[in-house]
Amino acid sequence: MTTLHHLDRWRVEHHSRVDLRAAESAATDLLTALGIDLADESTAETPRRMARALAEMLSPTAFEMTTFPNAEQYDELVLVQDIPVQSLCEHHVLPFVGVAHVGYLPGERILGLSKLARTVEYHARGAQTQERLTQRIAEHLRTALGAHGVGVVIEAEHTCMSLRGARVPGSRTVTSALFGRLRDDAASRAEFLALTRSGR
Ligand SMILES: Nc1nc2c(ncn2[C@@H]2O[C@H](COP(=O)(O)OP(=O)(O)OP(=O)(O)O)[C@@H](O)[C@H]2O)c(=O)[nH]1
Ligand SMILES: [Zn+2]
Repeated sequence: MTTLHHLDRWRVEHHSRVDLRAAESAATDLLTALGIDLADESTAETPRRMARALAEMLSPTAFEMTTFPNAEQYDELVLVQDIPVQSLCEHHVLPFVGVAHVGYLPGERILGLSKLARTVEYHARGAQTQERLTQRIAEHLRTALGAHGVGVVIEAEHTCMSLRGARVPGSRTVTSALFGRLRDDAASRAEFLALTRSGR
């Protein structure tokens, strides 16, 4: 649980660093410097909206990691596919958007299914690399669950790469983080990765 608390503290500290007033003032400067006219009724409030919209995308929502006893000793893979992911890349602060496939091999306890999606959403709120996001989700589940294995695959399109720069719309970046038997046992690993292959 130490690591989980560490992650939660990191998020709380990060959130408390959001200064909306300073962000709005900086947004005014940035938009003006970029030549966007803030004088008319339609754009007068844009710096405030921009600051709040970005703050919203950087602010995670806390939740309970509800678990239940694994009474039937279910020992096969539990996997939720195609969980939507929306985050911001830390290099350009532009969105990357895609899906996560998150699974685990239960030990003593099973997790409320929605909590896999909530864990993804919780960590996606922030500016980061896709690699780190993938590892954070897996590490959070590993420490919270005591599972025999945890696996996370994320497939996402980075708008910094598709809408500008290299301009490669449709390209998908795939990252994975595996722990325990899903990493070390060849058959479990192969089953997990086969079930996370989107086929697109
Ligand atoms: N590894 C990794 N790189 C990322 C991620 N998101 C964005 N990047 C990359 O961060 C790099 C930043 O490179 P720079 O050369 O400093 O920035 P740039 O001049 O805007 O680069 P271009 O995007 O190639 O135009 C780019 O190659 C991005 O594609 C991510 O989640 N993981
Ligand atoms: Zn980027």
